[in-house]
Amino acid sequence: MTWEEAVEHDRPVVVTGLMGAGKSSVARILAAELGRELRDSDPDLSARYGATAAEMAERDGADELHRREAEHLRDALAERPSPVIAAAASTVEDPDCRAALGPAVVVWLDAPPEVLAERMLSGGHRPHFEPDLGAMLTKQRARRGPLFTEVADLTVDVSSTRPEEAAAEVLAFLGGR
Ligand SMILES: Nc1ncnc2c1ncn2[C@@H]1O[C@H](COP(=O)(O)OP(=O)(O)O)[C@@H](O)[C@H]1O
Ligand SMILES: O=C(O)C1=C[C@@H](OP(=O)(O)O)[C@@H](O)[C@H](O)C1
Ligand SMILES: [Mg+2]
Repeated sequence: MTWEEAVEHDRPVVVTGLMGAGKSSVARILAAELGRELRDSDPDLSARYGATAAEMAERDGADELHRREAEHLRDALAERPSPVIAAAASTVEDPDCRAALGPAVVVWLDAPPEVLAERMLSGGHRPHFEPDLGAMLTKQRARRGPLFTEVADLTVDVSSTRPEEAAAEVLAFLGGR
């Protein structure tokens, strides 16, 4: 099956991973290549609530932020035609979100915490739940890694792969299905 045919099957394509993994970058390329709408948690929630994820975590609390992120993912998964979705990292911890991911093609972008800690500094929109980002991401990866494994159809090691190469890997995977 080519990826054009995969698109016709209309399964949502969901890009997951910890903060800084490249979800926004890769999902943007995939949406353009597949001719689909893009749903990206951070900019979508900023537009809706008038605050970045970091500001919402500070103002409304991490639990409320994660609730909004889970709702964003579930709403995006229900859209037709199916978009490409950059899902907030937190959503993998939500059992309803994991169940809702069942029919989707899920990609996990993975890299070591120290690589992600560096990349996460690219934008001020991300919450720093603790000052040592490497330590924070190490704990998140220990907790979420098995859950990403559970939901992922494809894992891409992005430690030394540019977003364009990661997106090409996903397109090849879609084409081979
Ligand atoms: N594979 C990669 N190699 C090098 N830099 C990357 C890669 N993927 C993303 N980046 C960079 O890392 C930063 C975080 O990427 P982003 O797509 O915003 O991640 P996320 O949405 O997962 O938080 C950006 O500056 C981006 O340009
Ligand atoms: O790992 C987390 O708990 C979070 C990751 C971030 O999402 P992204 O991975 O989309 O940046 C952030 O917006 C969210 O509120 C909290
Ligand atoms: Mg992002």
